[in-house]
Amino acid sequence: MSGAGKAFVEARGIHVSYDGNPILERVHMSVERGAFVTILGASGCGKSTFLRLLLGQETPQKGEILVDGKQIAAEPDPDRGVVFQKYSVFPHLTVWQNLLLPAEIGGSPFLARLFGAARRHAEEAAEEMLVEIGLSHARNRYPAQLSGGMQQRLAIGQALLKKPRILLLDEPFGALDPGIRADMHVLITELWRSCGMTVFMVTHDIQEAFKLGTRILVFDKVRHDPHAPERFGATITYDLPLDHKAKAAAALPPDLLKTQSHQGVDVHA
Ligand SMILES: Nc1ncnc2c1ncn2[C@@H]1O[C@H](COP(=O)(O)OP(=O)(O)OP(=O)(O)O)[C@@H](O)[C@H]1O
Repeated sequence: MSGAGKAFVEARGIHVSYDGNPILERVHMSVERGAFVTILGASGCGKSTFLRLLLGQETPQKGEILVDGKQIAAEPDPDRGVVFQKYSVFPHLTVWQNLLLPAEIGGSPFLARLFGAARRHAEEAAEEMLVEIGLSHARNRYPAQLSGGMQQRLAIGQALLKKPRILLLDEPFGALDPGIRADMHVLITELWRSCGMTVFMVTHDIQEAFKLGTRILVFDKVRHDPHAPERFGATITYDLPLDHKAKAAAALPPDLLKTQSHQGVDVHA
């Protein structure tokens, strides 16, 4: 398994089954702090399941996930932020209220209200984020009054306000037009660089995976039973550091793109 630098997020011998069907098996991964890891794989091979493990939303039947050498808590915590493909902001709150909410819930779990200096700090942070995600002009609008790209920018801003050390993105740009997607690539790259987070992003778009990632993980099955397709789970079959992107591209087997497009992966490369 490749991966230079000290391990920050590690998966050790992960196995996950649902209803007796293995989904992930023997998954090992060691990722350095500050990496931007893009995750590819055929539809249904367990990519979102893997993100849920990193989030602490699910626990594996076997193996463990470590962050900074410690086993992660069996529940989501502010260390880890998440953005899904479907807009995950609160529809009944304005842009501004959505951005204030993480601080309000974090600082006052029961009332979700902040007062005095704590409120001022939260407002300053929200104001900065509003500018960074380019939504200052839309601060009083509700999510339903925003475009898809704007809603996704809001979801990313909301996740980042909690200052997570690890950001998990599950096809965050999958539903966006190519032009807006390109804008989102610029935004997420800038935020990743300025916040120093470690990012894990699931995508079906190989070009996007190469463009954004410093590391690509490919999930696939290495064992197949033609009579029982559910018999084996997927594992990480390629782990490509992209410090030298051309080299990594050359390391991809020529049939990878073909295999993936056959299995339902959108190939825009
Ligand atoms: N809670 C659950 N209970 C039972 N089966 C589940 C559960 N969650 C996921 N699965 C199954 O596990 C498999 C992997 O699902 P997962 O969503 O992780 O795949 P994926 O690679 O992210 O797929 P896609 O690319 O289509 O989003 C699928 O067959 C799915 O039906």
